[in-house]
Amino acid sequence: MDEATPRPLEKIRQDIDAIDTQLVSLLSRRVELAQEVGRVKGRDNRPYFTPERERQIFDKLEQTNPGPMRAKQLQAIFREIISAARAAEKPLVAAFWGPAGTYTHLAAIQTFGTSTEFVAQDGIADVFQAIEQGKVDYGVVPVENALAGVVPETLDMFPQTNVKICAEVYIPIHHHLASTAGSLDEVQRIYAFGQPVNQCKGWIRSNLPNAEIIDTAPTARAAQKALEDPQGAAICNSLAAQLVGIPLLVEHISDNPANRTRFLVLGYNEPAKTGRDKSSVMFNLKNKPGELVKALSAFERHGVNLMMIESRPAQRATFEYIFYCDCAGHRTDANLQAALEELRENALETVILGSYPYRDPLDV
Ligand SMILES: C=C(O[C@@H]1C=C(C(=O)O)C=C[C@H]1O)C(=O)O
Repeated sequence: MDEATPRPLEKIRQDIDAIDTQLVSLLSRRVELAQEVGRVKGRDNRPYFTPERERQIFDKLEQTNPGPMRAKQLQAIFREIISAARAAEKPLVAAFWGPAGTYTHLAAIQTFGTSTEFVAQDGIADVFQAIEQGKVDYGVVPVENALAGVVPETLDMFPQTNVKICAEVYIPIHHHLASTAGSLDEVQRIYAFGQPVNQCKGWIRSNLPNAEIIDTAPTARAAQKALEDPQGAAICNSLAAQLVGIPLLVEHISDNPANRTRFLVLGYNEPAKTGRDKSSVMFNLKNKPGELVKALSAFERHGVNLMMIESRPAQRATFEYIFYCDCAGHRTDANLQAALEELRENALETVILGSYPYRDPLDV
């Protein structure tokens, strides 16, 4: 078709209408098939949310996308199609660290799509408990920020519960200054907590050096406080500002625009191997020289790439530590199995927190 001479509008729109009719009938058929999958899962007692299968679908979309739609646009559409299909199989409930509008809420929507029932929890510990008590099917919590490091509240919950990790998701962190004030000169107070303040400290120093910082967590609550204070401002994301109904006075105030946070999806699934997986492990050691080196050399000996290691006090005030590590591979991979077996021989206790599809931190 000659691009310079398009057909009459009515004709083109007739074609679009015909495609929409086909799309609706194909989508309905797709949801029916998901319901059939759901009956198999119900019979065999298998999980309804299968991130490994979703990853296969997204990989295929990327390979077969003929354009002109961008990969991200196609992904967003399919995230919602899958969300609707999953809800038709079985309505799922996911908890997140609330209130509505937190980055964790964004991560939950990104993972499950909007055809999911979300319940806000007051704290990270509440998310773990809601899962353990069977009040929700899944939960979403932050685990590490690219600039500020780990979220200790999350790691510290693993020894206290038996909740497992079934997926990870990265969310870009775009901080804005939300305020009802007409200009920056009017802002006397900033409502925000440690991490966002840290991530915007260069901007605050240059633009609001005299503002008082009032520790308010999480960001969605800070937005609410700022709404109630005509001389106040909050550091928050655009979803929180939109939900609270507060305007953005200055957009994008993060010192590093590439900042992002990794979130964990918690539940009791054990996703099958995809070939590009990650596993999280927690262990503790005898307090003797060389124990950590010995423990970690198991990974090296079996060619397992260690992606993250973090230690946390073992909540007993005895200066003993629990180590958390993320490594490449699935718990069923032979080399990871061998490394974990060796780790078990050296460690006092070793717990696999989960194997789940690996996500590229830069692909957000
Ligand atoms: C249909 C399934 O269940 C859910 C829905 C999916 C879909 O709509 O394609 C994919 C994975 C699951 O989260 C499945 O596991 O195949």
